[in-house]
Amino acid sequence: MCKMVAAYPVMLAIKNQPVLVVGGGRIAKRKIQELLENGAEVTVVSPSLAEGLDPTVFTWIKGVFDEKIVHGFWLVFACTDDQEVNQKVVAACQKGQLVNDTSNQRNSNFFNMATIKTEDYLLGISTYGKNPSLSKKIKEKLMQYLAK
Ligand SMILES: C[C@@]1(CC(=O)O)c2cc3[nH]c(cc4nc(cc5[nH]c(cc(n2)[C@H]1CCC(=O)O)[C@@](C)(CC(=O)O)[C@@H]5CCC(=O)O)C(CC(=O)O)=C4CCC(=O)O)c(CCC(=O)O)c3CC(=O)O
Ligand SMILES: NC(=O)C1=CN([C@@H]2O[C@H](COP(=O)(O)OP(=O)(O)OC[C@H]3O[C@@H](n4cnc5c(N)ncnc54)[C@H](O)[C@@H]3O)[C@@H](O)[C@H]2O)C=CC1
Repeated sequence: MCKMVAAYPVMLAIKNQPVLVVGGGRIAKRKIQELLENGAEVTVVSPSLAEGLDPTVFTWIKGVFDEKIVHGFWLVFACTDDQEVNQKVVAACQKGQLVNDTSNQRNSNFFNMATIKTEDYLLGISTYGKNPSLSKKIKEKLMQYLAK
């Protein structure tokens, strides 16, 4: 095996699949929008929603996280601004559930990539969770290059 970080890249067929997002702030909004664009069935549990989030296009459970909520969801995103709550979300997940703690990559069993999407191809950029800003920078450079 080569000396790379162990990570196996995949594309998930997310359409109509149940996804839970815990928290309704800035980062949750980014995740929710991309999930909805790809046809996921999104449930959000949060006492509040960031401006621009429309609770008529997803299920909004208005309130704080309770561990019983995670049952039945394929993907779970912990996006609150409280690390302890995010840790509880991860702990509540069972084997087979994919969970991303957006505040602590070491706590996650999958990460998002920065992506460039066109009708014909998708490019994904990852730093193995080590440097998200670098992913964003590389993406911007590639976009400039591809626009030439
Ligand atoms: C592990 C991962 C989990 C995940 O979210 O999936 C994760 C985790 C964390 N991000 C943090 C910070 C920032 N992340 C961004 C931006 C992006 N982050 C994304 C992905 C990922 N971020 C996954 C690994 C990606 C990889 O491997 O490279 C992108 C690529 C895609 C997306 O979010 O969908 C998206 C660019 C989207 C685009 O432009 O296309 C910015 C800049 C900005 O927001 O403008 C900042 C602020 C600057 C900074 O601090 O660097 C922190 C510290 C939080 C804190 O301590 O406050 C953590 C927590 C930790 O590192 O443990
Ligand atoms: N993955 C990524 O790309 C990035 C992740 N982060 C991390 O993401 C986390 C969230 O950041 P923001 O969205 O900017 O915060 P924010 O303050 O905008 O949103 C936090 C949300 O969590 C909700 N919340 C708080 N306690 C809750 C509970 N017990 N149950 C349910 N919802 C609860 C709040 O109501 C709010 O909607 C931070 O921990 C930060 O470290 C920050 C930057 C980038």
